[in-house]
Amino acid sequence: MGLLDRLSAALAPAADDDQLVAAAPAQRVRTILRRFWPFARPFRRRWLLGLLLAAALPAVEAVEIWLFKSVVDDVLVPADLAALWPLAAAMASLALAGALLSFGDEYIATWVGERFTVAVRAAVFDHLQRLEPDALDRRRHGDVLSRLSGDLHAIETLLLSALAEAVQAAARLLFFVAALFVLSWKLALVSLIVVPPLWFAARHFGRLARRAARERRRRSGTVNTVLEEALANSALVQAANAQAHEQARLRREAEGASEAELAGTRIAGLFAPVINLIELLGAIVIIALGTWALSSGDLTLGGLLAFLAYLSQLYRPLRDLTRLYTSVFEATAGAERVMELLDTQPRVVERPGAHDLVRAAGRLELRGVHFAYDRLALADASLVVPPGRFVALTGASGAGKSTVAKLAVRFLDPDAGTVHLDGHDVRDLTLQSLRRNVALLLQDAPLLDGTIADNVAYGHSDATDADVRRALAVTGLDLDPATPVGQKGRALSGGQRRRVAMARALLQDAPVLILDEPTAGLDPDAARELIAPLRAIARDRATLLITHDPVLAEAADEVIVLDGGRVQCMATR
Ligand SMILES: Nc1ncnc2c1ncn2[C@@H]1O[C@H](COP(=O)(O)OP(=O)(O)OP(=O)(O)O)[C@@H](O)[C@H]1O
Repeated sequence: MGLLDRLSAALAPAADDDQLVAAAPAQRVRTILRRFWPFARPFRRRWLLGLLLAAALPAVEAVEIWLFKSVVDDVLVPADLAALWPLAAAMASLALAGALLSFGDEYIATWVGERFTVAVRAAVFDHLQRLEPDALDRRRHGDVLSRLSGDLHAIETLLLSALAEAVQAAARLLFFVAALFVLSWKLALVSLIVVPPLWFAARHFGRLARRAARERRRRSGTVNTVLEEALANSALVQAANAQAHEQARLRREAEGASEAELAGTRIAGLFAPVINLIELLGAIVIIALGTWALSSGDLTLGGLLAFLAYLSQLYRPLRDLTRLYTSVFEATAGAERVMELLDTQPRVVERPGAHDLVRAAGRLELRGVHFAYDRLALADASLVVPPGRFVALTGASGAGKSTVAKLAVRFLDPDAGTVHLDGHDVRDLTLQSLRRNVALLLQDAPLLDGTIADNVAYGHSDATDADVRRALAVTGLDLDPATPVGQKGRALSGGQRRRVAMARALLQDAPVLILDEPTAGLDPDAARELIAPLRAIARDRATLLITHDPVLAEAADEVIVLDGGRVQCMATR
């Protein structure tokens, strides 16, 4: 193994055998810029102004150094105090101009950066909301949150601050190199000897820095994943006495994240002195040659001092490269993770020109439907729920009942066969109109943190207090609508939660209603108590009741039995 390879191995972040969150595919910086440019485009004028201000700052600095040369040659060397005043006035004006420029540059960059972040975050969130619930459930939510926060922030840094720094470095290079050539073109040429070693060092460290940055971003996702999973399932964790296990998982991931952070610091920490050393060697050569130029009268003392000042300022962007590298690679790694989210294509999409069905009569039909996840869920399933009928769908666990519900509201599309609403293939309807006409009461009746009234009116912002009370009265819930339900409705009992969800379905007033296991997890008495409100909300609509419970199925007009994804029998009363 060569010295460089051994150095690279020592600096690299530690390997992670158990990747809780996989790394996103690597992307070229150009691809990333092209992908995110549309979000910055609306602010391009301000952004350009910010870049101009950033580029103007080195011009001010170049003049400041030139004035310093005049102070040495015209004030200090001849000891002429009178010559100082005009120079002092010019220096003060320049300092003021510099302060204004750097304030303007910083403020505009932040302004554009904040707006850019809002736009990207909104677009990613919009995209995520188009993904079917199953696709979202396959992702670790903690990692998704970390992509929407830290990773987005890193891209903002790339597009804005890092670019401003790069423009400033380029402007500084231009102005200062020009000044060097004006002062002494021979010395200016000699000072270029540092370029090849600097370039080599930057390339090598850059590659290492990029790898460390990708690992850092990925690790931030794994830490959030462990936190989110443990907090969201705190009851399970405590009931299973698994606190120590979760603590160990968090510690392992947090240590992995800090190790990745340290790897980044090791690389940046070693890069900075290497750059300083190369610069120092360059400066020593220049001082030696400059002394000779001074003695031969080619350069004044002020000229030599100014030359060295320009040179050290010129090296500044190179020193800043460490920071620039870190932010560029951090951003690239963040952008890769955000792009991976944006590239996840929804499987359920609305057809162009889809029909907006205002109000269906309410006939739901499955015709020869096949559907498989990674295993078969439905095979040649056909069934009809006519308007006004109350149909129960029963069958053993895993028979495919919930899959029927997901197909009816297009959380999934069939692999073969069709689902129809009022004779329309549901794929020909807009998603909005389909879900307006088919209300789905989910199995665990999830609620959002807020009051009972907030939950009943969720999705129906025009509902009045009276509407909410009426809907709650039908379900027989005897709690004040202003009662808070807690996170996920956990401050209510299972039966109360289901009544709130029923009231919401009632308010939606859809012609088709699908109830997925409305009594699951309730004791027999609580389940029985729900039969009357269920019948009340099923009245005058096509209702598909998915249930294991034979007593509940008894209440239906018709019972369909599913077995292993196939319709086994239908019984009509
Ligand atoms: N998101 C998923 N990914 C992979 N397989 C799934 C998924 N959801 C369901 N399945 C599988 O598809 C089959 C049908 O599941 P489905 O949820 O429709 O059954 P079910 O009859 O509603 O069961 P239960 O009564 O237990 O809720 C099962 O074998 C299940 O394991």
